Amino acid sequence: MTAGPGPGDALFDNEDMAAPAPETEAPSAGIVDVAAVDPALSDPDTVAEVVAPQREIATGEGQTLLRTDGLSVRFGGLVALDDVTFEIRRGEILGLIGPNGAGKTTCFNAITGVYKPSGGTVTFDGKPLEKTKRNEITRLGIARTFQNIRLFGEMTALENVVVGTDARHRTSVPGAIFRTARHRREERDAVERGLALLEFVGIAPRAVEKAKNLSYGDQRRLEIARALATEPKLLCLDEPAAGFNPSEKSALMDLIRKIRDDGFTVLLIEHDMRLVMGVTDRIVVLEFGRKIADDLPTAIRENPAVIAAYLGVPDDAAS
Ligand SMILES: Nc1ncnc2c1ncn2[C@@H]1O[C@H](COP(=O)(O)OP(=O)(O)OP(=O)(O)O)[C@@H](O)[C@H]1O
Repeated sequence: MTAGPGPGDALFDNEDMAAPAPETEAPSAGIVDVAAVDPALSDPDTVAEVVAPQREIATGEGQTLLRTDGLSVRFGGLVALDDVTFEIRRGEILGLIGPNGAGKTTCFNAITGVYKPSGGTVTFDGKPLEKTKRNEITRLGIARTFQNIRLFGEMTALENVVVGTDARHRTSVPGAIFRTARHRREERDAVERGLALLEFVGIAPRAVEKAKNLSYGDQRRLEIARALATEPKLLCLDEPAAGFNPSEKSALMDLIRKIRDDGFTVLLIEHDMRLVMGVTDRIVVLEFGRKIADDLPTAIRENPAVIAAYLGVPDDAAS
């Protein structure tokens, strides 16, 4: 969706200012012909099914998936998140925006168990998350990517994704040591699913390349594939387009829509307003840790409080 012109357009027209990471030249490990490895993966519907076996969107689209109630996070005397209440509905792409330092990443971190809230609650899929550990939150169905790419550089793209599928494995430690039939089956399934995930995000031909040798854009896609490997109900993307050029951003928007259409719910932090306006169903705006707006993209771009929040910071920070 491309929203028409309106008040505040100039604010939302800037391209992301982050500089692209330098691409390293390294000898290629070779191109993988995915259709030859697994002919089923040449069919996009099969790929989509393998990637999202649970198809959440078909069951309960529009119902509340996650809700924060009065969520607050303090760092010493600084209130980074102040009494923030919002919900994420099944099957939507929710944008979380705000000027630098507004509390977006802190909100992500409080939801995903990295920070312990100093007040308020987070309820996910009907369960309170306050006492839930980070790995358990992943198992419950929340996955995320980070502002700074965090991949295992010496491992191949496929291995990075297969590691992500481990969150779902049921084999016991003795089972893994003695390589029981169940463990071998899980390994085979994980490799098949890993390849499907790489195909889904568009980098399957690079499956055997070390992550560190992938282009910056492919590394970002690999991060998304790895997050999807945990079979999340909610995928949280923290500035996935940072450093992208306009055509890469447009391709990323297509991928985010494809992820949602495949049954995942998406929470997106992004500075690039054209991307946010073009891909989200609803937007929550933070300023100085407080929620100042929660509305449809068309209403957000005309919201005086939002426009003022962005005018209150230098232009290059309000990209
Ligand atoms: N671990 C921390 N310790 C102390 N202060 C922190 C910590 N993390 C964040 N802050 C502070 O909390 C506030 C909110 O930061 P946060 O990173 O959540 O903002 P943001 O909206 O994600 O910003 P940006 O768009 O620049 O990434 C800022 O004032 C920041 O300096």
